Order: sequence, then structure tokens, then C-alpha cells
Amino acid sequence: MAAKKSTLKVILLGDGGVGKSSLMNRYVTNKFDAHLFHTIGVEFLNKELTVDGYKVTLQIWDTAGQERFRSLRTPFYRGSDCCLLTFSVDDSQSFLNLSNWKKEFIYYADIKEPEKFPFVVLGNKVDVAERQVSSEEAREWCQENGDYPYYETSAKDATNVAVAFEEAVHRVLAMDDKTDYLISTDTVRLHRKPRSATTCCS
Ligand SMILES: Nc1nc2c(ncn2[C@@H]2O[C@H](COP(=O)(O)OP(=O)(O)OP(=O)(O)O)[C@@H](O)[C@H]2O)c(=O)[nH]1
Repeated sequence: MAAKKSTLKVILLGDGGVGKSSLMNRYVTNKFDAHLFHTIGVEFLNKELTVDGYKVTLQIWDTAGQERFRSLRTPFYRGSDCCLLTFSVDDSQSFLNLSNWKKEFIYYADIKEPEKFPFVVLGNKVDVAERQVSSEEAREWCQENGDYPYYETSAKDATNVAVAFEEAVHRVLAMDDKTDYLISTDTVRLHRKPRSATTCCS
């Protein structure tokens, strides 16, 4: 019997500065830092959640968007269950680059059936007044590329951040083969012992 898998790996990709680290930090720690340094290579954080009746440890991998760190990030693409393609709505170049990010991911993650792989697209920094990418343009791109879910997020004020990560989990769970490996909360029974008078031992 296959080992139970309760960890899902979700990877954030997109140009440097679009807000990948900020989105991860907002979701996991509910904090925002206006002066983050660029990521070098990759970093990850875990978050536990229950979606569709399944207990999941979401392992969120935040990658360095800057081109000079390409060779440091690509080895970590393999084994991803979902990819969050991220751009910033105030930076049209980051939107134009989504296709390159998708291609890079499919190649280095060695995805055999790209049309079946769950991508989710995030247009971040919607709190900023000067937009360069409209919601319509972004939705059109998502539709043409595989009907990907699209979320307009702000790591700064937390708009749509949790719902976007949860959608990533939904998308993975919707794939036939995944739920076999996850622990359904219906079948988990916690046998809690009565608390004893002595709570410490040396
Ligand atoms: N206004 C606004 N600023 C944001 C938002 N998200 C991130 N930022 C800011 O944008 C800058 C870059 O954010 P990061 O999270 O470091 O971006 P990144 O995509 O991880 O960048 P790399 O590590 O270089 O790939 C930081 O100054 C953040 O504070 C947002 O939703 N709104």
C-alpha cells in the first residue's frame, strides 16, 4: 500500500519584486514587511489546514524571481503539486513574463502532462492605485492558457491571500490520484488521555 501523503508542495513563481515572499508570509504568519530583501534561491514555510475534509500540510516554496538566481531555484521545482504563477498588477512586464515562468516550470519540474497540471494565477499588489494590467487582460490570459483560476491579491492588506492558497489545495485535491494519499478527517480519531495530576517528569 502506498504511504500516506499529507504534505502538498505548492511553489510560487514570478518576477523579482512581485510579492511572492510577502504573499507566503502574509498567509503563514499574517504579517507584512514593506522592506523585504530579495530571495536568494528558495525558502519554504509550512501551514496546516483542512480542506474538503482532508488534513493537509501545505509546504509553500518561495523562489527567487531575479534572473541571476535561476540556477539556484530550478532544482526545487520537481515534486510540486501546484504552481502559483504570480505577477504584479502595477508591472506589465511581470504579466508578460508569466508564459516564460510557466515554460520554465514545466521543463524543470519535468511535468509529463502540462495540460492537466494545476496552475493558479495571482495578480498581486491590487492595493496600488496605478495599475498596468487590467483584470480582463489577466482573466483572458488565464482562460487561453488552460482555464486557470485567477485571484487579485494584496499581501499588504491581505486581500484574497488565504482564498488563493486554499484554491491551490482544492485544485490538487480535485485531481483523481491525490486523495488516496491524504488523511481524511473522517477517519482520524484522536484518543485523548485524561489529564493526569502529574504533568511533568524528569
Ligand atoms: N503595495 C504592495 N506592496 C507589496 C505587496 N506585496 C509585496 N509588496 C512589496 O513589494 C516588494 C517586493 O516584495 P517581495 O515579497 O520581496 O517580492 P518577491 O516576489 O518575493 O521578490 P524576489 O524575492 O526578488 O523574487 C517589497 O517591498 C514588498 O513590501 C502588496 O500586495 N502591495
